Amino acid sequence: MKLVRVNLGPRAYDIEVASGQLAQSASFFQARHPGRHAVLICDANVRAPYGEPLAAALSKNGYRCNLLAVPAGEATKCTAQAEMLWNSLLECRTDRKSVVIAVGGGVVGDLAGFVAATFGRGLAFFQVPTTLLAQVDSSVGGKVGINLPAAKNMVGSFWQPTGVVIDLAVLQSLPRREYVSGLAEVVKYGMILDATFFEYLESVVPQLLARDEVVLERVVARCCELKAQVVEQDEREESGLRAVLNYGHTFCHAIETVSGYGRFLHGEAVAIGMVQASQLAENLNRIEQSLTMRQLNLLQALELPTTVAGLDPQQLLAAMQHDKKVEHGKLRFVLPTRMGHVELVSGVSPEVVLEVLQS
Ligand SMILES: O=C(O)C(=O)C[C@@H](O)[C@H](O)[C@H](O)COP(=O)(O)O
Repeated sequence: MKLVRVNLGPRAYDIEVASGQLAQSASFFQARHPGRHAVLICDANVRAPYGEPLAAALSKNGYRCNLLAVPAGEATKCTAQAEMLWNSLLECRTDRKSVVIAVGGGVVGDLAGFVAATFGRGLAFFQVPTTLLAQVDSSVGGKVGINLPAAKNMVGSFWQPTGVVIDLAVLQSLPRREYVSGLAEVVKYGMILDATFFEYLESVVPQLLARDEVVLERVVARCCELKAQVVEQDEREESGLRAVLNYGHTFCHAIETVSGYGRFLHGEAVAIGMVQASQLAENLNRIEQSLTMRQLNLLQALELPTTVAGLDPQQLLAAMQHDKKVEHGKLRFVLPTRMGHVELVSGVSPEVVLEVLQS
């Protein structure tokens, strides 16, 4: 078991990384939040395997417990579902001592976290991420929100969880496509922050694809540590440091938006977005071709998609205008400089971006 602390003063919290502890996590919640009413929010896919057993365990531990399920998939991160959940919380007699527990992938974590952040002006919430992507990225750091049809994650808040329970055992039954998609965010951490970690990933590709739990514990805990270090220094993405976590996401969010939030899993779009971002850096003579190739080779070895066809480059460029890093109408990109290091770059001309989108 590994414990990662996110040191944010009064909003500090623990991330527990272990295997098989999900059903016993009532004590983790009890130790960190005094309330005895829990609202579990999950998606239809995890309701039976994880939502119901966890609700039963909480009830046994003296909680009044409600279980709410939303449809699976990115399209669920929308205003209609948020409104449905606000109304359900009201019907469940949720008060300010109640706690929301998000059980599921990034969609559920972002949506449930947003609902917790806004209902009654803010409820405590825990993250119980059940996908690799949510375990290494979206459950940590407090970015919660929903999409607008034309802009990903456009309505939201910074609302830190009270704790995060990561059960590695759940990864064994994750559909292969979903699991592999999470590996894109793992590669991201090596590219942006830790060259040694990237080398390690290159050396454990077969173990990663086989979901070896020893390797996964090290990988998931390292990603959480790296993210915690960034979030501790720039919780609300004010100094620009936190923007490094957005590597590949300007392209990624445009791809997800233009393709209607259904064709690609988030991690798949991240993989393609990172390839496009490093291509942009290469075209701007900021990095050697060998760095782009190294990233491409690892992503492909991990069976991730690295190209996209059938999306209009002009539409993608237009969608990028809604990126949250845009300042005074100008795009800003997180671009690699060397392995384990990236920079936030302004003043990239739309023509150069278009070249990458057309290639
Ligand atoms: O936590 C962050 O900060 C990130 O940027 C991590 C991203 O991987 C994540 O997808 C995030 O939600 C994107 O943030 P956004 O501000 O571009 O919507």
